[in-house]
Amino acid sequence: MRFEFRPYSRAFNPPLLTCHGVWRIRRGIIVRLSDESGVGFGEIAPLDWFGSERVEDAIAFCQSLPSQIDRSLIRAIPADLPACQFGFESALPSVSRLETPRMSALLPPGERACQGWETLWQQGYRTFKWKIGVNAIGDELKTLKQLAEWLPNNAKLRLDANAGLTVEQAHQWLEAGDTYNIEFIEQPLPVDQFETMVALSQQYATTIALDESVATLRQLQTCYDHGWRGIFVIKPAIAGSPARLRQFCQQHSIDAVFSSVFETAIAREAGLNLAAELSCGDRAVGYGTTHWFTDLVTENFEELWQRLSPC
Ligand SMILES: O=C(O)CCC(=O)c1ccccc1C(=O)O
Ligand SMILES: [Mg+2]
Repeated sequence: MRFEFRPYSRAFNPPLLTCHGVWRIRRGIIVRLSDESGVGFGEIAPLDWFGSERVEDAIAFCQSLPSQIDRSLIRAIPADLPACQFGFESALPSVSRLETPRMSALLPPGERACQGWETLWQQGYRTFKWKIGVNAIGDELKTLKQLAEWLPNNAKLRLDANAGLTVEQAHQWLEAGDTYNIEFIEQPLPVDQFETMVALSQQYATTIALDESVATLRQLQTCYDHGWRGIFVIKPAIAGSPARLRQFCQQHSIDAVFSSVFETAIAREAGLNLAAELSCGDRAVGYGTTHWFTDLVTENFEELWQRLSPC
């Protein structure tokens, strides 16, 4: 196969606020594989603050490859380049999507969530996610109360702490979760506090979802082996090989929430295909994120490719 790649960079509009600070630019790489039977596009969208490779590592890897590659090379991409494993493997021909799963929309940060949900509701979203641990906890708990009052009864609300809470704050949020019937709280504590999250998960009705702790397939496997039976957030674009992810999900029945990493339409389609195939139960997938960008929003892969330049 002929292999080509083009890096991209797109601005968040507005910038994304998490407890780690502001994220302004999403960088990634589009991969193009072609042979006499056709063309396939894949996308490498690393998330280094989640423990995947950095975009620079992925670019260096792409630069190290010859312009003709084969499947055995793709199968041999090492586990420490999980976003590359995903990007190359999903550029290979495959059967496509069953049905688009229901999606959760990511709300604007802070108090702006209280207005922001309405447009998203009108667009058809019924599940919403709000980032916490960004501002003072007292203010955020007040905003949660308002949000919970204003959201229609058939809406679901999930919270994402991005590993930014203290144990004491985690208790406060889980208590609030029980009060306001929150669908789940994502990654309350840092990755090294697995046992504490297991203990917390047994003390409250509100379910805990691991996200940063299960970023790659290797971590997912480890947390499963150590007995985690809450929710697993799966971000296909950084989890690693889709074939190996498929194998894991088919072997173990886990409560999975598939989720975006702010990728373009290319990795999004591959991720949604996996979500449609592997999601079980009624968890909305976390792909309601396209409203965060005005750059590179096309669904046409060839057109997206044409807009980029080789590096
Ligand atoms: O999962 C969702 O609903 C939206 C996507 C999301 O929150 C996210 C997107 C990129 C990087 C990290 C995260 C996260 O879940 O922490
Ligand atoms: Mg998360």
